[in-house]
Amino acid sequence: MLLRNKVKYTFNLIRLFSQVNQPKMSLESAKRIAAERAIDNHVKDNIVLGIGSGSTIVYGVQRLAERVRNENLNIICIPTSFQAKHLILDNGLTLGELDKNPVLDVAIDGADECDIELNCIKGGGGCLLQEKIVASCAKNLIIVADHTKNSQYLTERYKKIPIEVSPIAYVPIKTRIESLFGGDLKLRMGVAKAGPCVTDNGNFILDWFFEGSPTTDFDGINREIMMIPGVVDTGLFIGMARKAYYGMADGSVLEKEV
Ligand SMILES: O=C[C@H](O)[C@H](O)[C@H](O)COP(=O)(O)O
Repeated sequence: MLLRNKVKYTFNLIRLFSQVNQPKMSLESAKRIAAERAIDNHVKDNIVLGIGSGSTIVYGVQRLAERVRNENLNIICIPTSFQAKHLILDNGLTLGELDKNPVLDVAIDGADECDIELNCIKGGGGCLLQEKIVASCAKNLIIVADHTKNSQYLTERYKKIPIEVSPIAYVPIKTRIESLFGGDLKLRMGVAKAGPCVTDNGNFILDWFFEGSPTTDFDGINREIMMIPGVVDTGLFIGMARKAYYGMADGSVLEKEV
């Protein structure tokens, strides 16, 4: 009996030790595996592909460039931002434009948060307008992200909604949204630049902060905000994404589909 207890104790110690020492994947690696899996699953020869913006898509573009070289694929890439355009060019990929390629087979993009129905908050990096236009032209929008973006509902973890606005209207829009829906809208300021952050489209970003969550009806609130003159677009991507790939801490990729 005593021996059996000793064996059990040693076994538990070994198990505990191996758990403690199990390598946890970094967030960067989690982004990489998600983006690579999406590129592997959705990129085929002769397609028009939307290239999203942010840090996660960088890994996807690297993987795409590798596949294009190795498999001699013909892929036309449509950018969603200045960043995406230069990612495409720097990786030797074919740059397309919506004027020539208004219908995309698929767009792959990151997200700041994604709920169980794959509604997303985007625009943390200020690129929401072109991202939404490109996504709306794609037959399929695929989200790539690390596991921290995988939420039950929007604003569960990401506590702001970016809104792109015409510069002349930012004060009336801020006042209007605060009085209609509450919360606090802050003009996003530039980093290493005096004054506000100016988007790729020459607009400003208002970041809408709130206590808890502003609504449970994000579709409805999105429609109402879009009706305010001067609002160019919001970071709410409702009913647009079909599939998400999340890089998990244990090195696996969680695939979610709606
Ligand atoms: O404005 C930025 C975009 O919406 C990005 O796709 C989003 O912020 C996610 O970026 P990341 O891949 O860096 O988390």
